[in-house]
Amino acid sequence: MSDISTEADVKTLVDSFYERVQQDALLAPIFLDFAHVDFSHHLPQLYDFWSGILLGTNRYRGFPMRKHFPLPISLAHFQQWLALFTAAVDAHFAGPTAELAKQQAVHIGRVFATRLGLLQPTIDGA
Ligand code: HEM
Repeated sequence: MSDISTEADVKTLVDSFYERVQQDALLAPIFLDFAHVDFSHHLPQLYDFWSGILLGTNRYRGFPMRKHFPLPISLAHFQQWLALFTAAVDAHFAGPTAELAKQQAVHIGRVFATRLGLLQPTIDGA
């Protein structure tokens, strides 16, 4: 299995993750019934977001946290989000950048969950 190294790889990862999300009993209702996400708009945002983190590109211009404040989500949603993201990485890729993707998902998930008041802030941000 190869590592994540091209834009096509980032797209494979994001598409694979969202296929899982759309079939998930906990997460699908948030994306589909609550937020009515337009995937033709959302997926390119996510390609740019993860391409920035994993390939060092600089296209993403959003403020992702803002989109999450209104969502009716708990820690269980974050745990499931992370489980599906990790499964999507492991289904397709192995190597240092694949590991970075999983680490960053944990890190950003923790920051979002803390800002939503679902986790206690810690002094080292960990
Ligand atoms: C409980 C977990 C999560 C749920 C249910 C969730 C759900 C959503 C929803 C509904 C949107 C709005 C899409 C739209 O209306 O266009 C969104 C946007 C987004 N999410 Fe999440 N999310 C979660 C966690 C995360 C995490 C941990 C990350 C990053 C690692 C992330 C990254 C993003 C990004 C980059 C956007 C796009 C913001 C933009 O349009 O600029 N999300 N998410």
